[in-house]
Amino acid sequence: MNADILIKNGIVLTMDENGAVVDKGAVVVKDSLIAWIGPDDQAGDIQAEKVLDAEGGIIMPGLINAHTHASMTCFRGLADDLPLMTWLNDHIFPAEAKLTEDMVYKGAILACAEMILSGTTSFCDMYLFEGAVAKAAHDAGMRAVVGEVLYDFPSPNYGPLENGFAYTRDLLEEYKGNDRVRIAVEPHSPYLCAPDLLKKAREIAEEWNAPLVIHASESENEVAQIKEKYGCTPIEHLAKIGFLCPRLMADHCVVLTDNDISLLAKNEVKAVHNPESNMKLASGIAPVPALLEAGVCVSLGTDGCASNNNLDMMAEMDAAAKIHKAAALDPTVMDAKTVLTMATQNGASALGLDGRCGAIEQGKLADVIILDVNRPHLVPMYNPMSHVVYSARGGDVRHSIIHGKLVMEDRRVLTIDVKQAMAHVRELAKAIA
Ligand SMILES: CSC[C@H]1O[C@@H](n2cnc3c(O)ncnc32)[C@H](O)[C@@H]1O
Ligand SMILES: [Zn+2]
Repeated sequence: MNADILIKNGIVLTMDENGAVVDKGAVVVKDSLIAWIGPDDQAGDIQAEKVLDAEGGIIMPGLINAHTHASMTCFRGLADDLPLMTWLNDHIFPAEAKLTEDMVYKGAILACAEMILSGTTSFCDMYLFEGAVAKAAHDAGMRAVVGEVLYDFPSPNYGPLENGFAYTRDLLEEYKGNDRVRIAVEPHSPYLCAPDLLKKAREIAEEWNAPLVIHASESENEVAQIKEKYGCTPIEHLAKIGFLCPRLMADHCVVLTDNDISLLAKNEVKAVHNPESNMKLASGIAPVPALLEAGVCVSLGTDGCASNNNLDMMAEMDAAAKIHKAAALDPTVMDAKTVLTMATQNGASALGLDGRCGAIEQGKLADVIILDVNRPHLVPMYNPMSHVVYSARGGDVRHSIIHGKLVMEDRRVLTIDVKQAMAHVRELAKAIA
């Protein structure tokens, strides 16, 4: 077989339905797809333009960051140690009022560098000037679902709301058929979006077969505001107006009743868990074990850099695995396999890539990362799956392949000038401060 990339001499964590692990394995990439996976000693007659020796490391699907605001790298560390509503209304929204398209592009490029360097191959983004994020993801060689935020007040990008819908439609048109970057429809939250906005957003998503994204039930304060306005919980409110559906990604889902969980399950909504942001903003602990038990697809995201303060999905997995054990006083909840499934397969389902990526299987999109395990904090290794969740760090990712293309080799990002990306954001920060 003639291939583009042959990865050999690794432990392949497939993350397929059976959780198969190939101990001395190889993976072959041709065009944008995984062409073959199997034992190393059967890969002998495969010719490839590029051969990567994993040196006993872990070969696994790239991580999927299912909720972030990439360009908020510009605001990393700007307003720490505050609750959600104070953080947003008194610090983040005023800072974002001065955003420009150039800032958003530069912030997103730095975010792409940070994500690639820590093993993320796909992300779902909500922000302003989202055309710039789409371009950054495209230029960085990443896979992404991106959408312009919609809310009732005038936006620093498009002004009044009608223009927001038009901006979203233009992006949908521009990226139609793009094989890595997909456009979503993204109203901010039930507390910043009136029912009419939400209904229209849902209609556009249906018309374009696009993902729909919203922040929902993130804090007690949000629940109180919605109860006062509509007499029910945010999830019940979204159900009543017909917003809940399988294409919906509901970010956070921290404060939920049993009825909310049933509604999310019944409507096949994809919940996105952001444990580090929820801890930092003291929003609470999402009832993820109960959501999973009810059959809800739960994926994992970092949220933006101002509420985390990084985009490292390895750290996010570690946090997700531990926080629920502490909350439940039960070390068996959220085991490593569950968490890794959330960061791979479930992320793929959430982003509308169900069955196409999130696992290493023949015919799936070739989004693959290789971890170096020849590092003191990774020795010895009894169980590769729990090693990835509890012991590995973003900095252990050595190579990354997205859509069949090598985007990082030996920790050198091939698609981004990382020094320049850092310099640009340092320069922006002077003006922001
Ligand atoms: C304008 S795009 C998204 C909008 O949301 C803000 N944001 C970032 N993180 C959160 C969060 O956890 N809950 C609510 N809103 C958030 C971000 O700063 C942008 O303004
Ligand atoms: Zn968010």
